[in-house]
Amino acid sequence: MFFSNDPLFRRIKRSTGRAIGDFNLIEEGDRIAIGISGGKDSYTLLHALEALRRKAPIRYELIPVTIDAGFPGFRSDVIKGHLQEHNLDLQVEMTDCHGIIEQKLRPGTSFCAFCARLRRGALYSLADRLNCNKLALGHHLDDFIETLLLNQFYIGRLAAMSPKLLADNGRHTVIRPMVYVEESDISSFSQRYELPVVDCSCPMAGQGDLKRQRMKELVNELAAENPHLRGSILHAMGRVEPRHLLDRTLKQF
Ligand SMILES: Nc1ncnc2c1ncn2[C@@H]1O[C@H](COP(=O)(O)OP(=O)(O)OP(=O)(O)O)[C@@H](O)[C@H]1O
Repeated sequence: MFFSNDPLFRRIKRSTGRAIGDFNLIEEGDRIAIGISGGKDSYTLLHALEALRRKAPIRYELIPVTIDAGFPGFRSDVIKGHLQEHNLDLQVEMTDCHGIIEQKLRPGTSFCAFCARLRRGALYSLADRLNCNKLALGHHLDDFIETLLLNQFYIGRLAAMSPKLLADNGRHTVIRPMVYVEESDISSFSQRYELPVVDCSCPMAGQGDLKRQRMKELVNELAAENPHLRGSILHAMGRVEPRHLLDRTLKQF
């Protein structure tokens, strides 16, 4: 791989490897479907996992998969072309998430959240069909931190995401190996190697989630004052002290 000696890529790879070890994300014989949206995060995850796989002392398989949600203009061919350049194959699954959203989206429900749920369902079914026991997603440290803050500020619960979670269907384990990787490193990597980012081509593309965007700005602002901020929040997520909280199911008062 032409970027394998780049210190930035090595840092991303090292952080990914550390998370794999800390949370026991990958085991001998795993068949791991890896969700490739065409965004910077999942491309970076794929390159990091593939580089680690080649040197790993255990054997596992990576199966890159893309859900085409059916929005006209989605360039799965661009994603496929990029993977081919790296000798990787891509399974593209055509779905009608678009049609289902048009029919079933109720007023007040977020378009993007509904679409994400449908895509996730399609990813699970595809992983099933491909006999994969795990599904890897491209969430990174900033996604974890933003989700933690969103849940506290707007939902009223203390939760982020798990780096390893058995899906509700009980069959797949979802893994998020980039939990230690900062988004800024992913952005720099994506720009430096001109990864061919494609958007989902939906009517909401580029508008994003405003509340999440606000959390991102807040974290950036505070991190400018305190460079250890992200590391501190990461530590906090791994060091829960129920004695100093109010949860009556965790502690008798
Ligand atoms: N259409 C899709 N096909 C396959 N996997 C997907 C798809 N959409 C999302 N995913 C997976 O879910 C993860 C989180 O999705 P989300 O929509 O939040 O994208 P994101 O955080 O912007 O990441 P990316 O930069 O990879 O698009 C992605 O990183 C990817 O692994």
